[in-house]
Amino acid sequence: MFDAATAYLAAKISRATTRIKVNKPPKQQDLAVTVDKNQEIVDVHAGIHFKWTLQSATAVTKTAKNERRRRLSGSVDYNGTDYWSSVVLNHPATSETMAMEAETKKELMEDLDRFVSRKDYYRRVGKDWKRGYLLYGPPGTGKSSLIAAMANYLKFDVYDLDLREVQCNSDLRRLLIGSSNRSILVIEDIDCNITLSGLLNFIDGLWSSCRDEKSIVFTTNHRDRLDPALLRPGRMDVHLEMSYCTFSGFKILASTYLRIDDHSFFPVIGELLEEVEATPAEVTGELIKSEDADIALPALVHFLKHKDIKRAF
Ligand SMILES: Nc1ncnc2c1ncn2[C@@H]1O[C@H](COP(=O)(O)OP(=O)(O)OP(=O)(O)O)[C@@H](O)[C@H]1O
Repeated sequence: MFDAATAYLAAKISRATTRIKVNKPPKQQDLAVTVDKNQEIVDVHAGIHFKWTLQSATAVTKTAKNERRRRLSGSVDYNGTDYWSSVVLNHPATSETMAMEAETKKELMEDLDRFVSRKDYYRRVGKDWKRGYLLYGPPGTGKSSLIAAMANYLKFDVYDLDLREVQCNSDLRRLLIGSSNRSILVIEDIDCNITLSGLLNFIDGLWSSCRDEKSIVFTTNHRDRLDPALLRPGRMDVHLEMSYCTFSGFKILASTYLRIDDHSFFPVIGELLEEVEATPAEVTGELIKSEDADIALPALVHFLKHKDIKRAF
C-alpha cells in the first residue's frame, strides 16, 4: 500500500515535496490534503514553477470548504418523529457588514477562531468542545444577522431550535443527534420560552447531547429577565450586547449601502444618533430607499428628527 502510494504520488507531485498529509474525515466524501505551516510545495503547470506555502491553517480550511451552508429548523411531529427541515442559508451578512463596534467584532471573531482551533485543548482539559453565546439587545439590532455572519465566517450550518416544539429531553437528544458537527444551534427569544426549571433542564440536556464542535447561540431582547443560573459560563460563555445604532455603526452601513465613507450630512447624523435610539434595522430601512446618498441621507435625517419628536411627547 505504501509503495503503491509512493509510486502514485511521485507521478503527481514534485520531487521537492517531502511530506504531505492525506486523510478522509468521517462523513465526508472527498480526501482532505493538508501540509504543515510554512511548508513549501512546488507545483509545475505549463512549464511554470509555482511555490505554495501554507501561511494560516484557518484560511485554508475556509477557502477549501466552499459548500453551501444550510439553515435547518427542528421539529417533532405528532408521532414523536423528529426531523430537521432545511433551506439553503443565503444570508449575505458578514462581520464587515455588521454595524457593531470594531472591538466587539474583533473579540467575537477571535473567540470563534480560538474555539474552532482548540479541539486538542478541549480534549486535554476534559471539556466538551462547545461554546455558548448569548446575543442580547432590542429587536432590530442585528442578532439574527450576526448569527448568519458567524455561520458564514465559520462555514457552519445553522440549526434553529424552537424549545416549545420539543416535549422532553429524549426528543431533544434525538434532534441533536440528527444535527451535524460544525454547526451553530440557535435558540431565539429564550426569555419567551418555557419555565426556568424546564429551560435549565433543556439547556443542560442540550449540552450533554451535543457532540463535538458545536456552538450554541441564544438570543433575547431582555437579558435582565433571564435567571442568573442560565447566564453562567458553561451554559452561556460569551455575552454580547447588540445595541442601538452608533455613529461608527452608521458609517459601516453607509459604506455597505451607499458606498461612501463621508458626506456633508454625516455630522448631523452623528449628533442625531447620540440623541435618538434608532436600531440599525431602522437606519438600513432608510438607507435602502435610494442608492443616491443625496436622497437617502436627508431621508434618514428626517426619520431621526421625527423619531426624536415622537419620543419627546
Ligand atoms: N447591527 C447590524 N448591522 C447591519 N445590519 C443590521 C444590523 N442590525 C439590523 N440590521 C438590518 O436589519 C435587519 C433586521 O435585523 P435582525 O433581524 O438581524 O435583528 P434582530 O436583532 O435579530 O431582531 P429580532 O430581535 O426582532 O429578531 C437585518 O436583516 C439587517 O438588514
